[in-house]
Formats: sequence, C-alpha cells, structure tokens
Amino acid sequence: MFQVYFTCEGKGWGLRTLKDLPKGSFVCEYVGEILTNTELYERNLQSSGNERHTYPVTLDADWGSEELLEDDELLCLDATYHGNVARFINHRCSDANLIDIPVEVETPDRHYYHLAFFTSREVKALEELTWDYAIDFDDEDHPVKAFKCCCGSPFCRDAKKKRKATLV
Ligand SMILES: C[S@@+](CC[C@H](N)C(=O)[O-])C[C@H]1O[C@@H](n2cnc3c(N)ncnc32)[C@H](O)[C@@H]1O
Repeated sequence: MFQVYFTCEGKGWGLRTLKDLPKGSFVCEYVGEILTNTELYERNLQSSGNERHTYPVTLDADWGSEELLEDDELLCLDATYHGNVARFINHRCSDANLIDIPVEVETPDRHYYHLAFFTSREVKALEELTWDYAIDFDDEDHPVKAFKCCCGSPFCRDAKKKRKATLV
C-alpha cells in the first residue's frame, strides 16, 4: 500500500501511497531507538556527515510533568539504525498531509509515548506522504542542524527566512 521512492526535488527518498486514502486514515507509527537528548547529541558528534539519514523525533509532550526536564531525561526517537517506513517520510512546512498523534501505551508516567501518523486530508494515490517536522529554521542552537528545505510549499518557512534575509 505504501512505496519508498526517490523524490526528484532534492529530498532524497520519500514515501508515497499507492491508493487513495480518506482523511483520518492511519498510516503507520514512527519507529526508532529511544534515546535521551544527551545520547543523541553524543551520537551526532561521533557520526560523520554522510552517515546521518534521518531527522530525530523529539518526544517532548511530557504531559504529566510539572517541572522542565533536563537533556539527560528528555527522550527522542532516532531511526538512523533501526526504524520502519516512517523514516522515509519527508518534511513539508505547514500544509503537510499527515499529522502525528501521540498515543500513550504502556507507561503511566507520560514521559514516553508512541507516535502515530494519520492523514489530515484526503490523499490521492501516488501522492507523497509528508509531515511537518515543526523545524524552527531560525534555531541555530538545535542539537541537529536543519537541512535546506525543498518542500515546495507556498508556506515554506525556510524559503520565507531566505526571502527575509535578502531584503535586509
Ligand atoms: C526522516 S528522513 C526522510 C527520508 C530521507 N529523505 C532519506 O532519503 O532517507 C529526513 C531527512 O530527509 C531529508 N528531508 C526531509 N524533508 C526534506 C525537505 N523538505 N527538504 C530537503 N530535505 C528533506 C533531510 O535530509 C532529512 O534529514
């Protein structure tokens, strides 16, 4: 039902659907290794530029917590070495056709949850499945450097940033 294919817009591999999907369809879960932000940061320091293929997902909902969590407590999912088809879902600013829904499964502390993707509108067969990674393209301090966005959306935040920079 889903196909990994090579996109022609400079985004590398992507995921598309082979059949029409109505709005609200479950697509897949995002699977990856559970790491703390500190472990992810250390991994990134050790890996060479070519080795990284994925953008990690931050699990920051922490619904139950009253205090701010430190980097060695904050969790994320890294699909670089272990994952599923979700690792091929590319980013699209603002008008992506998937939304991620946190699903609490077995942990009562609400620190860890599963991430499930559903369609946010009807998606036609052969359309690329995209998800807004919620990247702040202005954030220079993020542990992972943002890529140059080629999403092609009229709402692209990276293109907007570049337009602003050329005006200054
Ligand atoms: C979760 S992976 C998606 C699959 C990836 N395209 C591949 O070939 O393995 C995320 C990576 O894909 C690339 N990517 C995703 N969305 C992009 C976009 N809108 N523009 C440019 N590159 C993108 C970036 O290199 C990003 O780190």
